[in-house]
Amino acid sequence: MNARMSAAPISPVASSSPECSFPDRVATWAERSLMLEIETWPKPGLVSHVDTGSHTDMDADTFRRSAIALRPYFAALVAAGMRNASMTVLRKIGLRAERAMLSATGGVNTHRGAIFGVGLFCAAAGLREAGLVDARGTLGAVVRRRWGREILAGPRLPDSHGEMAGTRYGAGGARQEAAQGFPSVYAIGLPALRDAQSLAPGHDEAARVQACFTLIATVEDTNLLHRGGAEGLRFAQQAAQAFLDNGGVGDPAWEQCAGRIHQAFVRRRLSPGGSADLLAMSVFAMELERWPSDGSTVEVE
Ligand SMILES: CC(C)(COP(=O)(O)OP(=O)(O)OC[C@H]1O[C@@H](n2cnc3c(N)ncnc32)[C@H](O)[C@@H]1O)[C@@H](O)C(=O)NCCC(=O)NCCS
Ligand SMILES: Nc1ncnc2c1ncn2[C@@H]1O[C@H](COP(=O)(O)OP(=O)(O)OP(=O)(O)O)[C@@H](O)[C@H]1O
Repeated sequence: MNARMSAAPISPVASSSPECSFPDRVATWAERSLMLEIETWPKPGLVSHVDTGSHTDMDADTFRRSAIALRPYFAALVAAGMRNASMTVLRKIGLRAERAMLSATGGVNTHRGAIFGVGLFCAAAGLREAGLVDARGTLGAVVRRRWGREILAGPRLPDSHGEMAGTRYGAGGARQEAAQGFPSVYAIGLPALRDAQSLAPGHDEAARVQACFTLIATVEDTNLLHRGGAEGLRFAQQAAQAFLDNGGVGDPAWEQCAGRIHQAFVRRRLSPGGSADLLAMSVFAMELERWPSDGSTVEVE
């Protein structure tokens, strides 16, 4: 099936409507970033508008329902950021968002990692907009400076997949990524999205595929460790790197090549959910970093 033909329409961004509040505008973009992640194929082992990858309990519609249900919680996180809320407050909103996700999907975990990452970006956008504290720099830098310590010190879920991967393989997972200011977004995802404009001009879905493979090649994804162990992580990183070494989406046969790697992940039941979340966050940041409150240029570290 042709990936572009089957893509569902995405609601227009509200950023152009002046009557829309700042939290609503940011939350609209957060929802759209999650939609754009789903409307990206081929992503190795992951759910998209074309197929369900290595998953049997969810499809693109499950993700779309989840993204729609999350929008009010993203707006609440922006508003909390505008009040300079503590991590304890953000966490409560995040946990309510997780419950809304489970109710929208019939109990399936579609966006747990994305609620955490995109949610923290929403709070950072609010803090930066309000200008209450030192909120210069990228959204990632704002997260690191304002909430980094609280994220690392916060309560843990002893039986979560991430915690088990941490104990067994020493992986830092989503929490460490956040506490460091999301280096995978700023050093990997965003540059890949930008560089792909010259590899496949005007083809936004191809740019997201390129960013997805670039993230998989580098990120220590606890979802891959959980399902495939160290061997699964190594296989995924090497396969993604081989795609990039072959020219990535600049190669004329890139769709077939990416499709073959996708099938190889499915045969091994591998699913790089952390990279999918970081792709959605990179799409979100690419837009939001153009919205500095004082009209100045934001330095991307
Ligand atoms: C911190 C969370 C993500 C802990 O989850 P867990 O212990 O399972 O950690 P883990 O590292 O596996 O992350 C969970 C998800 O993050 C994604 N992920 C995996 N690896 C990575 C990585 N290297 N980098 C970023 N994201 C990753 C995956 O989608 C994964 O399913 C979280 O579920 C939690 O504590 N939620 C409470 C709500 C909250 O604090 N919200 C903050 C405000 S929004
Ligand atoms: N397009 C996507 N396809 C699959 N997973 C995704 C996608 N986008 C994000 N993810 C992330 O992957 C995670 C879901 O993966 P997975 O189903 O492996 O987790 P799990 O339910 O914790 O584990 P398992 O299914 O192995 O028991 C979610 O936290 C979600 O954030």
